[in-house]
Order: sequence, then C-alpha cells, then structure tokens
Amino acid sequence: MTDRIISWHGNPSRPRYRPPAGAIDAHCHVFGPMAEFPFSAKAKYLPEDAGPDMLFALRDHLGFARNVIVQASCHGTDNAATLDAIAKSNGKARGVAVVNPSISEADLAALHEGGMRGIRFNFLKRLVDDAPKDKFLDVAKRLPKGWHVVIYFEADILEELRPFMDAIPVPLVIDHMGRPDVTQGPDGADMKAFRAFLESRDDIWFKATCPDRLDPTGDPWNAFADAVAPLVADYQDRVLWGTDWPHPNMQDAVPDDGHLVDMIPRIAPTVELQRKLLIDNPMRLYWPEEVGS
Ligand SMILES: O=C(O)/C=C(\CC(=O)C(=O)O)C(=O)O
Repeated sequence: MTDRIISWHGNPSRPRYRPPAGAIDAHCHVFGPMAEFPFSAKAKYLPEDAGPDMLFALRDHLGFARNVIVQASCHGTDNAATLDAIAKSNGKARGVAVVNPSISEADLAALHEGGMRGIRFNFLKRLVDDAPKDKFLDVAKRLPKGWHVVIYFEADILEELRPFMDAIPVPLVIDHMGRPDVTQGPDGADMKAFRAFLESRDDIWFKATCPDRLDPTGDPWNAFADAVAPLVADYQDRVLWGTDWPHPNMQDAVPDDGHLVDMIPRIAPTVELQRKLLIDNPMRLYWPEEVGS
C-alpha cells in the first residue's frame, strides 16, 4: 500500500437545508495527521490527512454544532488521533473508540475521560482481519457506565450476528442500518429483517446514514430517501444522522457533503423529526449529562 487516497470533496456545496441550532453530526472520522498519528500497520486503506481543523471547518460550513467522531479502521486500536480531535473541539465532540478487547478497566476509564462514550465492533472483512465475537462480548460486559456498542456489518450477516448482538448487555447502535439494499424499497427483504431486529429490543439505535454508500442510483439518492424515510418515522427516538466525512474508501464516488445534508428533510420531513434526529437522540447517547431526565 503506497498511494494515499483522498475520499472527500474539496469544495462541498453549502446545503439548502439548514440544520437546527445545536445539530450533531453523529458519524464522522479523522485521519491523522499521519506525521503525528501514524496509521495502523494493518490498515486496509491509507488516506491523506483529514484532521480536526478540516472536520471542524466542515462542521461550521454545513451548519452543525457538534461531532461524534468514530475511530476509523485505518487507525486500528490506537485512539490517539480521535482523542486529539475530541480534545481540540472545546467540548463540541465526543467519540467512539476501537479497542483491543483485553483493554484494562483503567484504560477504558481514560478513554471515558478523553470523551469516548462507546466502542465499535467492525465486521466488514474488507476493513478488518478478524472480529472475535467471544472477546468482543467480554469487553462489552466491562464498559464504563452509560456506554454503548456500535456495530458495523452488512445485511447478509445480520441473522448470523443475532445471538452475539442479543447477548450484548448495553445499547447497540447500528452503523448505516446494517447496509441494507435500499433499491429493494422500504418493504424489501433487507429492511424487513432490520425492522424485525429493531423490534427485538428497544435499546437498538441506528444511523440513517450513507446514501452515497448504499444507493447505487447516485446523487440525489432517491432510492435511499424512499427506503429510509419510513424507518426514521417509525423509530424516531432511536435514530442518528451523520455525514460519514471523510468518507473512507469512497475515493471513486466522493459525495458532496452539502447534498448529504440535503437528504435530512427527505428522511425526516418535520421539524420535530429533525430535532429528534439531529439533537435529542444524539444528546441522549453522547451528552446525557446535559439532558434533563
Ligand atoms: O466508517 C464508515 O462509515 C465506513 C467505512 C470505513 C470504516 O468503517 C472504517 O474505516 O472504520 C467503509 O465502509 O469503508
């Protein structure tokens, strides 16, 4: 692996839709900078630097107030780059870590101190070499209070993962809805299976994210809007939204982040739905101390 890739738009448009004050981009990443935070030896892609300054400039450009930064696989289990970005955010970012399952309680506590509020289990074979379910389950049982587990998988392994996910004793957040085939429509087999999974527990959350990854019809991603809007309406108290910037591995079909933001009113057409999606729900998971209960 030699060439470093650029998977993000150099000049994203300003969205027509303006998010409400306090809106949270609840799925994004940082890459490096590599000189300070080298990529993992096991990384499956080697990106150019996309550090906190770029992320926060995009946040302001798109009209968001806060970020949830998810540790990307290219940084392995060294969360230093993500922690650095959180530290530079003036309290406007929190994060999701990727950890070695044998991590100590003291190191988990240090991640909490650094702004992490969950860990991510990645089951995409093209991104990680192995995903040991027994070890994942062990660490999921040892998380700091209030944390959740983010899981990234593709629709074809949802059923296979069910016993493992059922055994996780903290809330689950499913990245990109488990990557359904949105061209099947809102009642397609993938969406039906995902809905059945959501029905099995009331503490399974999901991200209504990544039209660019999930919709082969391309921008403006009409299949995504059609398939996802009913899911957001039906599970409006457990859905999150994010840009997915800097769009790891999307170098051949880089999305315009302004257009991604313009998807929001198409999947959440009312002011109330938008407030839940962009503020109330992510605040409950990532800044619960600011939410009156
Ligand atoms: O982060 C995403 O949204 C998607 C990714 C990359 C990724 O997960 C990672 O590098 O950890 C993908 O599908 O290539």
